Amino acid sequence: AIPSSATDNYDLVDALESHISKVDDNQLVLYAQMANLVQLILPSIELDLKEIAHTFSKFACNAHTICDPELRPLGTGLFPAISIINHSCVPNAVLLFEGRTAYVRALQPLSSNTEVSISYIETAATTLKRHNDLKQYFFTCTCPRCIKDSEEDALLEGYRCKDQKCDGFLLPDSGKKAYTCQKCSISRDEEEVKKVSSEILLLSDKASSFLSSGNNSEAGSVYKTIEQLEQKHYHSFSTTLLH
Ligand SMILES: C[S@@+](CC[C@H](N)C(=O)[O-])C[C@H]1O[C@@H](n2cnc3c(N)ncnc32)[C@H](O)[C@@H]1O
Repeated sequence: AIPSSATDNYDLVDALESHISKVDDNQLVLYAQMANLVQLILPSIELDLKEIAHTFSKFACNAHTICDPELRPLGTGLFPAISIINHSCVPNAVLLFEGRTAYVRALQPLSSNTEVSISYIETAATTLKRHNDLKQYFFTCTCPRCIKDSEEDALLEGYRCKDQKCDGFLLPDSGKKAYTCQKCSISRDEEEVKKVSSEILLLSDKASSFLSSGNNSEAGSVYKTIEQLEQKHYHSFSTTLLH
């Protein structure tokens, strides 16, 4: 049912998943500090700090980014009735905003027994990147796009040929668990390609956290390492698009 009172909203938020047992220690410390801040702002009310920390954890996996009509982010909002909607990388609905009001709009005709899904993340990304972006929600997506073979990923990634002099790009060869150059037929092992991609993602996370904590020189040196890896790993067309 659509909530119509503050108590309805409270009950819905109370029932939301917090994933608190899976939250790492650094994040728990942050939630505890934020809960203390709430107590400092509201000294006259005796608050349950543990409950507030749980609420912040609920916020992380249930809130949505509020966007303007051009999809520029304006802020974050918790819409408990919308938080019941699960994610898919091939969603059948989208979340839209008009001012402070959120709308779920179907992308195709939906029958009454079809589960409504939206995407929590940017969908125009490879499976690896999408799974990395979904980490804060503590589940592994098994939507049709995530379980099918990686031809789309190869096109989105644009891996380069192992031979640095060849300007071919790689296509997945699922039979051989490899990627093969469409120009010279040299193959790269699938595992090795995925390992380098994961390493680049990890380094990108590291560089962003250096940047957000003001460590610009450390961030700069990590970005240099990323650039070198990307030049070896991706086709020049893709690296031009990445920067
Ligand atoms: C915004 S809530 C969605 C509603 C949630 N399923 C519930 O019952 O409260 C987000 C959480 O739902 C779960 N979830 C969302 N989409 C999922 C999916 N495609 N597969 C598995 N779990 C999913 C994850 O636990 C995620 O942290």
